[in-house]
Amino acid sequence: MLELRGITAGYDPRDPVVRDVSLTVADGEAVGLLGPSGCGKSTLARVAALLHRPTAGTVVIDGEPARGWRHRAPREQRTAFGVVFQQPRQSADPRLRLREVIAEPLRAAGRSRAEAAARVDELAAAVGLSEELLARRPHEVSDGQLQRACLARALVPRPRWLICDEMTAMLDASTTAALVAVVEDYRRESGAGLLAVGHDAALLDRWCDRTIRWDSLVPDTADAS
Ligand SMILES: Nc1ncnc2c1ncn2[C@@H]1O[C@H](COP(=O)(O)OP(=O)(O)OP(=O)(O)O)[C@@H](O)[C@H]1O
Repeated sequence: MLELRGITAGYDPRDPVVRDVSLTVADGEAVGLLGPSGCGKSTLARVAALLHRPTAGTVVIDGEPARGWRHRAPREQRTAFGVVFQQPRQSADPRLRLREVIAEPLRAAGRSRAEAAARVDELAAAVGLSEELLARRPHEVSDGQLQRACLARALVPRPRWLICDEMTAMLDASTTAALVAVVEDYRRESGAGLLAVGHDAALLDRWCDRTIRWDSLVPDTADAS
């Protein structure tokens, strides 16, 4: 189970963007988090993936509280998460070929070139990237193709939890459907849980077991509206 308990987080400790928010994703569950632009969904998603340290509250992963954030998180907790962001161009090194973008986590973990190549081939096939596209750099592919590579990269460590932060916001309907299908295939095979953040209610309702409205997490906001 992935638990966010009483999370307060933001960029200015005197004025946090997320205040005392709690939510839970059960093993294998797909939870959608729906809210308007700027409410703090991405910030909460980054906290959930141990990428942003909250000012208060805890993330509990399978019963164990997070033991660090970002590079200070222990490897087994960090690699429990696969994260896909809205803007693939901000999360892919422009100097790398897509093959290397996908292989990054394996290289960082010191895996052999041969092992990395085999895993990249397997994931490239799953996300629908041809050999020819794998040889290109980010500026030579479309947003959808780059996002496919970023999704493949997120799946490399075989994460127990996927955090998809507006993964399909800038993609057309067919690429959206293809990427959602890849996530669902992976979840079926691995039993991974999912937190999908977005503002497309129809998509989240179709995709997820349940969808949480941001307002319901932040009672003060609901009272004020
Ligand atoms: N690095 C940062 N430094 C300072 N403020 C930030 C930073 N990142 C986000 N913010 C602010 O925090 C608030 C919440 O941002 P966040 O990205 O979490 O919202 P969101 O709900 O995901 O929005 P969107 O749907 O537009 O992506 C916004 O007011 C934003 O301007």
